[in-house]
Amino acid sequence: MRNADADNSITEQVEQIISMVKSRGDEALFELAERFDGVKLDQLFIGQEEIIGIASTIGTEQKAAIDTAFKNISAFHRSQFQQEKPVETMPGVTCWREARAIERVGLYIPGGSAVLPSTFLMLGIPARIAGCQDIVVCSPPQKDGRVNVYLAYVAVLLQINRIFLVGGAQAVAAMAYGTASIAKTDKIFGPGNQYVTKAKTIIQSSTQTAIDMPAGPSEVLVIADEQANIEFVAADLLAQAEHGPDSQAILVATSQSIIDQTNLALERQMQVLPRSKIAYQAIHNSYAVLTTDLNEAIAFSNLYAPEHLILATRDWKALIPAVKNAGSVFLGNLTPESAGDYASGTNHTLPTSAYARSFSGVSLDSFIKKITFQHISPEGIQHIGHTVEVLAELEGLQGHKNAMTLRMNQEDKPA
Ligand SMILES: NC(=O)c1ccc[n+]([C@@H]2O[C@H](COP(=O)([O-])OP(=O)(O)OC[C@H]3O[C@@H](n4cnc5c(N)ncnc54)[C@H](O)[C@@H]3O)[C@@H](O)[C@H]2O)c1
Ligand SMILES: N[C@H](CO)Cc1c[nH]c[nH+]1
Ligand SMILES: [Zn+2]
Repeated sequence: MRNADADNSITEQVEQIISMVKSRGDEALFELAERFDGVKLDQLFIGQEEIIGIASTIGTEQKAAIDTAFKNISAFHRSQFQQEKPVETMPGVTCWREARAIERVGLYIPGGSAVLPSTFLMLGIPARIAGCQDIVVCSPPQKDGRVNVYLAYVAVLLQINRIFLVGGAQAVAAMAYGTASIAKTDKIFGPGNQYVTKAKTIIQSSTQTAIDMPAGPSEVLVIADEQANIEFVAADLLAQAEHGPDSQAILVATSQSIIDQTNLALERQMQVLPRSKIAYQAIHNSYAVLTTDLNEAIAFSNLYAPEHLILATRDWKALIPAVKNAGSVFLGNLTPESAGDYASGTNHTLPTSAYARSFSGVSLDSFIKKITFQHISPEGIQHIGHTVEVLAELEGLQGHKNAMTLRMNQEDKPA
């Protein structure tokens, strides 16, 4: 149902970029910035002093909006901390898990068709809350070889004092393999175009660096019934369509009249949209689906597994339990998807191309791993010992059995 990842020539191109970065490091990054971003860079990053200087020019209203988003996203992600209690599975046998931050993470902030400081918030906030030690940030350079004022301001809020001016597949390769300037990372996060997404999937299978998920071109699926506000529905479809010509904006409606009215509203609203050319292409690559009822609509949505699902329906509450596959869900007429893109608190880095069937969006969990611990007391060894001996025996692994038997037979058992 998606046209995203079918292109072999992209795979070939991305493989070439990755191998250039792997073999020639920084030198390749300078060359690729010139080739793909049209910028001859003097240096590959901007440092703390310059970041602070650029950030200081931010307007009052923009600063207040970013501050509010920062506060809401921080509150929601902080709430995701979960302390698990130790469990005594048998008397004297105690097991528990502890969370540890992933030490070195790489954040990719898209900047091709639009610079996305909101993505910097969405990735940087959970990375900071988790306590990641080294945070590498890459974003395509502006034409003047610097970074956008809003990215600089977010860097100040996150106390990140270096932004690498590297975009596309080359940024992913640099964060996976490391170069003289860019440290190798353990996990790479962030959305991007098809080059970025392809590079992430390649490095995931060929290096020890993990990725958050394939987060490609934006998608929205709106389920609308007679209760839907048609102007809002059209606006929500266009909001995602304006990301890029490869975005998907799908309408699933319970009557033909909703589809016809939405098409008229789309034409009307598109006329005054500055990015109408991009939105037009995306809308024309998308489609509407007519269903007999809401059950059929939800069934279609679950199959499609959209990045964003909007329930513009009368009884949206009743539909919640039926939602099986979606990145993030927006409920009722007054909840636009843009709220989640920017400021309500949820993360906007979400699985696309049907990956919502098996992946979650970015959250605090994405930046931590959980380590299991266990302790067995003298009482515990008597309780669990024989079970382990028998299981080892039935698998024919005598060494495993011995490791338990020795302890069971020890006279003086330390705690
Ligand atoms: N799924 C999500 O959570 C999510 C969130 C935000 C944005 N997005 C999506 O991210 C995407 C951002 O894409 P973008 O293009 O604006 O920015 P981007 O930063 O992802 O890509 C720009 C880079 O692509 C590289 N590039 C451009 N043309 C190339 C070519 N021909 N060959 C090789 N490399 C090339 C360049 O290096 C450039 O720096 C959009 O599709 C948007 O919908 C998704
Ligand atoms: N809708 C995008 C995720 O698909 C996120 C975003 C950033 N800025 C605006 N929107
Ligand atoms: Zn968006």
